[in-house]
Amino acid sequence: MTLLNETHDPALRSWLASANTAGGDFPIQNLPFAVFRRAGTPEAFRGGVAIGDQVLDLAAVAAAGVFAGDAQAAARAASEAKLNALMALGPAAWSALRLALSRALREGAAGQAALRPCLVPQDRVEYDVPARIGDYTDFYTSIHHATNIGRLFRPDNPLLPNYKWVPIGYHGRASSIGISGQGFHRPVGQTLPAGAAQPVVGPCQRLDIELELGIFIGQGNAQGEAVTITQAEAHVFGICLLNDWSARDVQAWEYQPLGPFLSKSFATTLSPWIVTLEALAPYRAPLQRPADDPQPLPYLDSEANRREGALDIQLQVDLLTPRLREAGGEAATICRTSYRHAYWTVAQMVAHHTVNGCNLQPGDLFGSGTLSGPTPQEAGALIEMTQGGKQPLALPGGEQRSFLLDGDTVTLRGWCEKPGAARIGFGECRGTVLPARG
Ligand SMILES: O=C(O)/C=C/C(=O)CC(=O)CC(=O)O
Ligand SMILES: [Ca+2]
Ligand SMILES: [Mg+2]
Repeated sequence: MTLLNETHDPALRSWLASANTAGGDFPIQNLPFAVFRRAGTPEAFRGGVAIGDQVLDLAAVAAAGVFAGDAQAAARAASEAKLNALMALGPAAWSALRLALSRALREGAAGQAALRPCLVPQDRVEYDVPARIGDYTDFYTSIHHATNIGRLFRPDNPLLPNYKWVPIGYHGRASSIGISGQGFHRPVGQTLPAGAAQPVVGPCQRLDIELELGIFIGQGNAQGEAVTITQAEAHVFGICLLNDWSARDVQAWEYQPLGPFLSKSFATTLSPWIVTLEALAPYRAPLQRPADDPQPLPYLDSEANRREGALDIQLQVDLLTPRLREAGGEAATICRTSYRHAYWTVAQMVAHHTVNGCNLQPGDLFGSGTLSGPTPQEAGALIEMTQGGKQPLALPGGEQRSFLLDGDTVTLRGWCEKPGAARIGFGECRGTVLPARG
């Protein structure tokens, strides 16, 4: 687990004024990574770090030779169009780069003259998926989501007996992962309409969101060698927001016995910024496992994981319908929750994924699973918020929604905030539903 160090000091301020704005996502204590280029240009994508309203171009920083040693090696690795090489370097190199950036961006730092020309305004850039994602695994770590959705799909047997023993997951689809701002076509699929004797094929009628976090793997492990829970977090590069768009009518028909297949493989949207575990260190929280639940098996248990394996990342989902957009653009907030309610932690996901000797690789992605919290206002999917579509959401202006309609835009947001620590923001993860292809 990461100890607090000088980079977390809430009193630190940057010479870049926009980084010191109260309530901003990207103060000097955050320093998340993305790949970017100036929008509308043929420039190569390269790694950058968010600071205030700017992106610090790491390829330019590396070329300028501002840093030395591990920090310079990390900046050079981050100059590529994907961050896999940086991810593969491991925590000592990530940490060296973070410390060098923190020192060079501070008020009064000598590095100011060299770094200023490496800044690009965020409102003039476009982002790409930050890694070559070899494999994407979607977990199911919210017991509240598992219980709520289980009740809808399996009324007699909502929470299956393995849930409290196994961090359940399935292998997702990497090729259709896109970056915030994307539009995607409503999927077509096979469904069994209520009361029908035979399935039909057509546009999905129950298109949903899933509020998730994306966890990027840094250093991999050799095939055959399990990662212990104690080592697990050294293999994690950082965390972003993830929307696992889901076709519920397709899912209900196809998912037994092998799990979701085409109902979730058509599009998955990520936020561009990856917040490092080191930046999140002030927001660790105790794992909340009810005292009468079974204790995890030893490979999924450690004292540190129980004490501070959870993360208090606050999450929000906003829905902008075409009608709200026309009326002036104010989106409706349809969910507020926190990642701290998850039943299984990041470390447990890594330990479980590798216990059989499965090798993780730099740039692999985990989805946390839908992060519903304990109350109805904390549900992370429309199917839960609307009781399977039976109780539509009432939106401003008298509009209603059970599932997504064409033209709807969904934005996920995440941030950490508390007295005595700097705010750490995740930016946003936005996607828009386009009509099914005719
Ligand atoms: O309980 C089920 O049968 C289905 C669950 C999901 O759709 C959730 C899934 O993709 C994993 C998650 O996001 O928690
Ligand atoms: Ca999911
Ligand atoms: Mg998906």
